[in-house]
Amino acid sequence: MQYQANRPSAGALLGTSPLVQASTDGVPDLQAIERSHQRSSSYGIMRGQRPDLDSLSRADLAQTLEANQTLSGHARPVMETLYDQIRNTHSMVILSDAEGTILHTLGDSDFLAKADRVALGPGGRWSEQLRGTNAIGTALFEQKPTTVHAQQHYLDANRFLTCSAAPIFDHRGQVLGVLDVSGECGSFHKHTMALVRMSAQMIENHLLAGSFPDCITLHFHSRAEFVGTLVEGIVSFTPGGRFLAANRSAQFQLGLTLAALQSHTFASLFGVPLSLLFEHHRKAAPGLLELCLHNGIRIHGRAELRLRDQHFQAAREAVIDAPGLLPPAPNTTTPPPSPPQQRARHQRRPDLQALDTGDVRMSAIIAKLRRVIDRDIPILITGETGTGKEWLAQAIHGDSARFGARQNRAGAAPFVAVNCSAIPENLIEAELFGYEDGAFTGARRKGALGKIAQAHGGTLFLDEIGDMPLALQGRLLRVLQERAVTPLGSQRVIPVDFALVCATNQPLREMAARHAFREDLYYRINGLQVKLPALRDRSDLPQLIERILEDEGGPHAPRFDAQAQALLLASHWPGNLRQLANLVRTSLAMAEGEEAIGPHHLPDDFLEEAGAPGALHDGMHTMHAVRSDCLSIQDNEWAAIERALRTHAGNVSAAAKALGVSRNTIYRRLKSRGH
Ligand SMILES: Nc1ncnc2c1ncn2[C@@H]1O[C@H](COP(=O)(O)OP(=O)(O)OP(=O)(O)O)[C@@H](O)[C@H]1O
Repeated sequence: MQYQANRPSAGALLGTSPLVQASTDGVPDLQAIERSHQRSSSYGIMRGQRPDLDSLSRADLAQTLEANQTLSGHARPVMETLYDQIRNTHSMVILSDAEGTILHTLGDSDFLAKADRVALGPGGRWSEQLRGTNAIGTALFEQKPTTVHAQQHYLDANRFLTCSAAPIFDHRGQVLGVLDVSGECGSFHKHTMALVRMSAQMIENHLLAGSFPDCITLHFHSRAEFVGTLVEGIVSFTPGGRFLAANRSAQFQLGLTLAALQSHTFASLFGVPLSLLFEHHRKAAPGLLELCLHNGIRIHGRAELRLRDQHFQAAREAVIDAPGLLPPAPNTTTPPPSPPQQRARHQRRPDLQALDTGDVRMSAIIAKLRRVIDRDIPILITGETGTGKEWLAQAIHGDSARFGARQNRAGAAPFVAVNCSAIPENLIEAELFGYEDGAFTGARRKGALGKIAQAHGGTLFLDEIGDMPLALQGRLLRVLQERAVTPLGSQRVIPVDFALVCATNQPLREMAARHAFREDLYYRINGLQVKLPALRDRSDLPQLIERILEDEGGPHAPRFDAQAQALLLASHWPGNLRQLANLVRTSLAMAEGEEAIGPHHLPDDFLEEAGAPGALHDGMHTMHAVRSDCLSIQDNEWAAIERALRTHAGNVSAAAKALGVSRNTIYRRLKSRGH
């Protein structure tokens, strides 16, 4: 290929690393060519024969284009960029489908005319069976990038060509098509293959990004400057943290094949809970996240959350937090990695010490918990929504000797959170107890390890335990008594050992009295009960605000000015810590670049909640007026919910978001008020 003297390198053109260039030369693989020649001969093709110039009919071509719309949509912009690099070099860029049928071409007009003589145009069929050795057909057969130069073509008629082709794979590892640059053989250039490979990779990355409408994606690399470039690793997970797909760079960096990755979760790959990504993503100005791979390599990453609204809350609350693996997928050849040795720097998994911010009630709770931790005493946490029950559960886990002991040997012990109200009733049994291969027909036929088994060696956190269906309460009780679990559809008994922490904001004892909750289970999970105080009753609000500001914005984050602080201190906080944390994050975002956070940076909902349009100007007065109101706490909470629902035209998701509470909380309140 006649590259211009000042033609930039392949790496420079595509913003990639020199490492990639070094590994991608265009030297033909002579053994592969030899194998292909033998196959061509076995197909009965004669070297001197006239090539089969039969292209697809117009109708068939239209149908083929239709069937390959997604591939074409992602490939065409990349083809244009690639063509810009090879323009005026008597060459063309070609996209074929997985059968070797040409879908699109872009090229220099003089060469396009020549190419047409051998049907190297849309509708032309270039499988090895029809054309003998050629870059498109042979790349498809070999499933790897292939250069076929001049005499290496099987048919004499094609020997005026030099062609470099790279297969394009989807996220399941299936070949979707081939990207190829073909030119006159005198124009051969060894960098062409590097360009083609990188362009194919770019198409694969675009395809991966568009494959799942509802997923969490981590873009990562061991060098921060490569995040966002073609060489970044891309790995996607379901909203619950199960592995979905990875590009080739991610497979390489993680050291795992696609088959091996199927049995992983975000937590098992990166050793930290998926909730870390949510927390990080919601920061006012999230930088790159730092994580550690199982092999000790530190990586930098950026999270992209593409979640359908209704999944967002459930995903945050029912995240698979276990670093444990799902059962291995068939054909898994690579052994699973050992858990990470180091944890992420930005990780904010709390410990009990961190939760002791000066409130007397909290200090007393923490002192009690320290006495029972790691003594096989189940802990029941109660408290209003958003008071930090899950955070406390994580802190208990963080402090437990199990955690420390395991961490020294093989990395962190699992913390498995199950939100009993977020999982549909018909799925909760399978989620908790697991199921055997063939226990179900349909999409999830392969067996899965239940959450209980995943928690082995760590902590099982059953959130909203009051919502567990009665029928399952008996099974759970048996597991707790027998310390063993039997997956659905199985005779196998799996011994389990975990610390149990449950949480609820429902009156379990009262429910047990009216047989809405099993009494024997109530006593089984209630080794020590602690009740988290509502935020409005805590005396450490200023310290909490300070902590969240630092957590979210770092030590130099702007602080609330006196007026804003007064508004915060006067609030009733119906959404408790969750609402406070959300408000701090939003205010930080609003005040970005400013020295202090003023009342005008506070969210409208919060000011409205204060109960008056004049809240902004006369906030303290209004808030105190509301505070001295004789409404009960529940009525205040209900009033806030009503207001938020009104403001958001009855949209429960939007109202929940504004209040910083879960949708379930709003639904529960609506139900309790007979709506
Ligand atoms: N001690 C804390 N310091 C700072 N922020 C906290 C603390 N505890 C909780 N939060 C914030 O509040 C949010 C809600 O906490 P958490 O999920 O633990 O509450 P919860 O009581 O379990 O709520 P629900 O009953 O709705 O499940 C957390 O995501 C975090 O942002």
